[in-house]
Amino acid sequence: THSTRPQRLLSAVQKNATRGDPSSVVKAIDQFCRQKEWAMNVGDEKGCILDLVVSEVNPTFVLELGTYCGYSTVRIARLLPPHAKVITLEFNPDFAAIAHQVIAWAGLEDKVHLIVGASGDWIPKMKEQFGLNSFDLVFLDHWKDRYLPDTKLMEECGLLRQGSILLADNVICPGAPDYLDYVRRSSQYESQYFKSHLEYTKVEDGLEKSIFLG
Ligand SMILES: O=C(NCCNC(=O)c1cc(-c2ccc(F)cc2)cc(O)c1O)c1cc(O)ncn1
Ligand SMILES: [Mg+2]
Repeated sequence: THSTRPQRLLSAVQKNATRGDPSSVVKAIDQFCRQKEWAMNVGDEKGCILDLVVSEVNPTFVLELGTYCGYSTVRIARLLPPHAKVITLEFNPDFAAIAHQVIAWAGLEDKVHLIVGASGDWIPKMKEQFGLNSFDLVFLDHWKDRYLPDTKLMEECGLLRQGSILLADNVICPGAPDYLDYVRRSSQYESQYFKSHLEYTKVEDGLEKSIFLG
């Protein structure tokens, strides 16, 4: 009869946010994580940087790796133009079940396609499954040791086009050193670090934005 942290986060959304109002969902989660329990959402500080990048790219197709409770999914989808889509991949079915309900509470179901499965299995199937050529924006926020292999896999599957943007969370904490080294050294990427803090803390963390040059 013990609830999980994602379940308690969802309850806080249903209690404090207005159905169909994505910004109130974002606010309710940040309030819960600051006042009640820390959770590994990208958070409000790094979330503002994410908002800036999404608004600048104005993407038609977004891939999010690592949904967790759907906080960044809602942050991204609330900024998208009509007919634009976020495809979000979550390996953990319990996280996905909560995320589905958070996204529904925000009223963003039509803009979001939530898949439960492993990124390594699903990335090669993206084109045929969704009839798309490439992603305009990829938000990496899943297992940190999957950032590099999945980026290489996206390249191999032709899912990145000239100008596609990769935005990676947690490149300092917990850290993704091999990924960081790769995008910063590779002549195929133009990379930029946005210094910030680990969600809801004073610990350093940041986002790495990398433009695929093709
Ligand atoms: O944990 C799964 N995914 C989350 C990936 N994200 C993270 O691990 C993550 C962690 C942290 C973090 C930072 C400091 C600290 F002390 C503890 C955790 C912060 C973040 O912002 C993240 O994004 C997972 C489970 C599972 O069973 N299957 C598939 N995935
Ligand atoms: Mg993260």
